[in-house]
This record gives sequence, structure tokens and C-alpha cells, in this order.
Amino acid sequence: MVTEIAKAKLNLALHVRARRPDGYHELETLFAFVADGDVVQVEPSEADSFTITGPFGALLSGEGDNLVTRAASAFRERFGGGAHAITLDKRLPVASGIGGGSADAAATLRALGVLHGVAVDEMFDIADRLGSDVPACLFGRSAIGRGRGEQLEPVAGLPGMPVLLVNPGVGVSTAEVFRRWDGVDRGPLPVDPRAGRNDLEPPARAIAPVIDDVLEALAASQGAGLVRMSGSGATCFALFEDVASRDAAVEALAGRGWWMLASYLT
Ligand SMILES: C[C@](O)(CO)[C@H](O)COP(=O)(O)OP(=O)(O)OC[C@H]1O[C@@H](n2ccc(N)nc2=O)[C@H](O)[C@@H]1O
Ligand SMILES: Nc1ncnc2c1ncn2[C@@H]1O[C@H](COP(=O)(O)OP(=O)(O)OP(=O)(O)O)[C@@H](O)[C@H]1O
Repeated sequence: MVTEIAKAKLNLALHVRARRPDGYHELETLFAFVADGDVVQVEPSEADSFTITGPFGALLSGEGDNLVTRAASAFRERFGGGAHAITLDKRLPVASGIGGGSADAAATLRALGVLHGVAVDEMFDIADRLGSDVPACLFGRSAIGRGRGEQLEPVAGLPGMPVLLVNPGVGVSTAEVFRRWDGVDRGPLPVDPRAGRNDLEPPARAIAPVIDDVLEALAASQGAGLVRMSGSGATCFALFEDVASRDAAVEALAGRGWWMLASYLT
């Protein structure tokens, strides 16, 4: 049995530069990863099986299609390896801008790679076909993403930096948020992510105005540095100078009914 953590993905900055003829958008984004996330367990088995558990599992159990089983099928088509019993412990909110499905797909590929002796480097083309965020999640370390997000350049991260993720419980469709982007190129990613933006914040806030409340609450938290929405939302994050101020923010925000994950960057 191989266990892999599907770490939550953050876009510390996300600049949308252009809409492409194929419907996707040219991005420049700074990816970072959080120590916690979903948990994927894979073991060889007589027959394929897929079980979903965890606080957000019920949302996905009804869907026939899952990025985990799609990743496993793509792996088998390319590298073989037979049948597997796979369990997904779904701890991250669904459709929330922190790449849950993408991280699950990447974790599945990593686990299958361990079981069958396939190096991560050999799986990037499969990852690319599964979704724009899957290559970054397979890489799993801080990187600048360009193109659809699949062209990755490793950068030094902020390992150990305390972070708080807050999701107000509203699922936001990535495709819908990109559709509402106003088409204005506001310029490239700066060297310092604090000077950057998430260009998907305005269209996501138009769909889910509660994002404003989350951003405001995080910005008002003592010790919060960079505060921003991740991906296409609605999850927002704050980086904290120390664990005590992060944990104080958790206490201050408890009772709002928002999902929170107090963790640190890897
Ligand atoms: C917003 C981000 O999370 C930032 O990291 C990603 O760009 C989205 O990654 P993802 O969820 O893996 O996205 P995909 O599954 O590839 O695409 C979902 C939908 O988002 C839109 N999409 C996605 C990525 C991109 N660069 N441009 C887009 O316009 C497309 O309408 C696409 O149909
Ligand atoms: N394992 C999975 N976990 C979550 N969603 C999945 C999974 N497999 C398929 N999906 C589908 O993908 C959709 C998007 O979910 P996901 O949580 O990956 O979005 P996201 O957090 O916005 O990701 P991103 O930041 O990459 O845009 C869901 O609404 C769901 O229908």
C-alpha cells in the first residue's frame, strides 16, 4: 500500500495575460504547496476499486467521473501495472481553487509510479492531459507556471511559512470564472509576489460576493502578510509571520461557518 498526500495548491499570484483561440488562458502564476491535503492510498488488487471517504467525500461519490480514476486509467494505458484498490480521503473542499482534484490526480500518479517503478519525470505528459494544474501538483514544489500553467520553472519557496486557508463554502466553477475575466492584460508576474495579483479575484467575487468578506477578515487578522484568493476561488489564504498569529486568526474566525485549514507551506 502506498500513501500519498495530495497537498493543497496555492496560487500566491495569478496573472491572466490572454485568452487563447483554444479557449484556455495564458497565465503567469506562482505555485506554492501546503503541507496538508487529501490522502490517496493505492494498492495492487485483483480488481479495480475506488472508495471515497472524508468530510467532502459525499459530494463526489455520486459523480461517475473522478480525476483519481482518470489518472489511474491514463497510467495503465501508458505503463500497464494491472488493477488497483484506490482510496481517496477527501479533506479539501471541492471546486475551491486549491486544486483538490488536480492534487488527487497527481498523488495517484505518484503512488502508481512508486508501485511500478515509474519516475515522476516520465508522467508529466499524462498529467498535462488530465488538467492544467496537474503538472504543477505532480511537481509538488514552488514553481512559476506559464502557458496554461503546465510550463514549470522551479523557484525557491517559503518552506515552513505558516498559512491559513479559508473557504466560505461556495463552490465556484473554474471555467465560469475564466469566462467572466474582462480580457484586460494587467501585466506580468513581478519578482515579489506581494506586488502581484490574482486576476481571477474580480470575476470570482462577482459570482461569490462572500469572497470579499473572507479577504477582509483575513486582512484584518493580526500578523497576516500576503492575503489573496487562490486560483479561481473561492478559497483565500493568508501567510503569517508566526504560528501564534495564525492560530489566533483561526480562533477569531471560528463561528462563521467557514472551512479553515491551518498549516504551513512546504
Ligand atoms: C485557475 C487555476 O487553478 C490556476 O492554477 C488553473 O488555471 C485551473 O486549472 P484546472 O482546474 O486544472 O483547469 P482545467 O481542468 O485544465 O480547465 C478547466 C477550465 O478552466 C478554464 N481554463 C483553465 C486553465 C487555463 N489556463 N485557462 C482556462 O481558461 C477552461 O475553461 C477549462 O475548461
Ligand atoms: N478527486 C476530485 N476532487 C475534487 N473534484 C473532482 C475530483 N475528481 C473530479 N472532480 C471534479 O472536478 C471539479 C473541480 O474540482 P477541484 O476541487 O479540482 O477544483 P478547484 O479546487 O477549483 O481546482 P483548481 O484550483 O485546479 O481550479 C469538481 O467540481 C468535480 O466535479
